[in-house]
Amino acid sequence: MIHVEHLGKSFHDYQRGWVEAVRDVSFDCRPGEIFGLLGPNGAGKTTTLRILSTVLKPTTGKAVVAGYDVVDDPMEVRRRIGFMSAGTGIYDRMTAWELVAYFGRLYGLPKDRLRERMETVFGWLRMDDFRDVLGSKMSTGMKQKVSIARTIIHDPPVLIFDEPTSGLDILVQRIVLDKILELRDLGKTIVFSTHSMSEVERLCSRVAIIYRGELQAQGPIDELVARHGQPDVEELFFALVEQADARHAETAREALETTSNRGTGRTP
Ligand SMILES: Nc1ncnc2c1ncn2[C@@H]1O[C@H](COP(=O)(O)OP(=O)(O)OP(=O)(O)O)[C@@H](O)[C@H]1O
Repeated sequence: MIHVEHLGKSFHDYQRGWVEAVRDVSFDCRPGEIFGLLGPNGAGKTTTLRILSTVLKPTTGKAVVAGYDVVDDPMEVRRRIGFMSAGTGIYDRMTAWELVAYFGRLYGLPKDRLRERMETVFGWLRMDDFRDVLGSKMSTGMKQKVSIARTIIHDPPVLIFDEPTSGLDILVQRIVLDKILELRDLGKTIVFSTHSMSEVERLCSRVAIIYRGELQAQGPIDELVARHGQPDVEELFFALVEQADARHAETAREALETTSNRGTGRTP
């Protein structure tokens, strides 16, 4: 349902020059599965998920979502996905009900179907008691539920969650994670990014550890931990980060040596 092949994305930044945010990333995610992208700040998670949701175009490689290529058929992809990120906006002057209905209409749901979906989604997320609360008056937890509601209102088969629990207290985190698990049980294809080891352990059947824009390892959690001889995901994560940093330092050292040898005319 999601197929990612050698995906790469570079940005030009005036301070840093070319930044390779994502390099040679490949993975698959099937219906009824939660695939986790685990990585620290700046690892390339958001960039990868933005490409899958057609917000960004890849520089190299390809991604196919729900049978459509993200570059060739972005509109078809958009119809079949729900994308939720930290920036998924709540409008101050709209009530919970108005905002979710607005997105339902944007997705082209006919009136009857929209009404039916609204009732289902509001009931499922237990949002009925704040249907009429304005965005400006909502708590963080209410806002997060509204964000989920607007992400799933059109009942898409593919869901992309970019750090959906960031900034939430543990009670709301638990509600969000439980709902994501229920969506998986409904057969949705779910890609999910996080910094949190416990979240991947709880949610994901397979995980990819991403760091410095590259997948350092991927597979079922138990298998990965065993393959790398580590006791748990946390230790595995630190070991992979350390190895990647060591490789990076070595490459930088070699590049420096080559440059200084060129300067002196010596061959390495
Ligand atoms: N529009 C942009 N222009 C320049 N550089 C960018 C842009 N977007 C992302 N980057 C850079 O790409 C790299 C990966 O960023 P990305 O946001 O994908 O990481 P992330 O894993 O989602 O991090 P976080 O957990 O902090 O959200 C970072 O070095 C970031 O500064």
